[in-house]
Amino acid sequence: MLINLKNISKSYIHKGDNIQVLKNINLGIEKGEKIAIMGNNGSGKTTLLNLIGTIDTPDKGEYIFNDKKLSIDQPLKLNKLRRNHFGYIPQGFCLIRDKKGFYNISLPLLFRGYTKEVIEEKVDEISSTLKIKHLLNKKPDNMSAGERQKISIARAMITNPEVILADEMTNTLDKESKNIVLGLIKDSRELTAIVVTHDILIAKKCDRILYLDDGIIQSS
Ligand SMILES: Nc1ncnc2c1ncn2[C@@H]1O[C@H](COP(=O)(O)OP(=O)(O)OP(=O)(O)O)[C@@H](O)[C@H]1O
Repeated sequence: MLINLKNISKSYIHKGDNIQVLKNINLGIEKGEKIAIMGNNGSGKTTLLNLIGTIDTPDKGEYIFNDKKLSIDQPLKLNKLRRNHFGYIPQGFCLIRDKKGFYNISLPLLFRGYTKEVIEEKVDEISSTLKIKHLLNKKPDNMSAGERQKISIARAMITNPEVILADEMTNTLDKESKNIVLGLIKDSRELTAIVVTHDILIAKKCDRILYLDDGIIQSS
């Protein structure tokens, strides 16, 4: 099993109240599995995705990745894991506004110290696949929401990650772009994908659908 969450709980303090967002989550995900997470607004989907991606840490429980228990109190180790294994497509894209598409997409490779030539080659490859070459010289403010979404997807995919975590990545995409992105995910047998979505058609293309209801997984 690649990802194994055991009795994971998470709460936030809001205006003095303790809001329990995830309640004793037990979840195992095999390498190569494609999982959809569905549920009402506020049911905890993004929180769960962030915990899996180690962007956030649980209050309670164990996270075992590739048979190793994660030390959630060691941020540097978590950073390394995140950088080496995960590609994250966040809700709201999180692009650098004053940098062009090319720079935004190449950022994870710059962090890894790749050469200019390799970066150019990889950006060219992913932008051809996603049909976004015309966006490489544009800044995010001059792009549509769907175009920004595709830059964010390219940035997450460019490292060829082991796990892709996607938070409503298709809601701004046209039909053709949705099919390209889903094809990219489905065609890779090795890639583990966890996709938060409100779109049942997207969810049905995954191997398994998890329904979150008020912080509890109802079915898997
Ligand atoms: N940093 C935070 N501080 C306080 N409360 C938070 C924080 N992040 C999330 N929450 C609360 O946790 C609950 C779950 O939020 P989450 O974003 O995980 O839901 P979601 O299922 O992804 O919702 P949506 O479908 O609207 O994206 C919500 O009630 C939200 O207000």
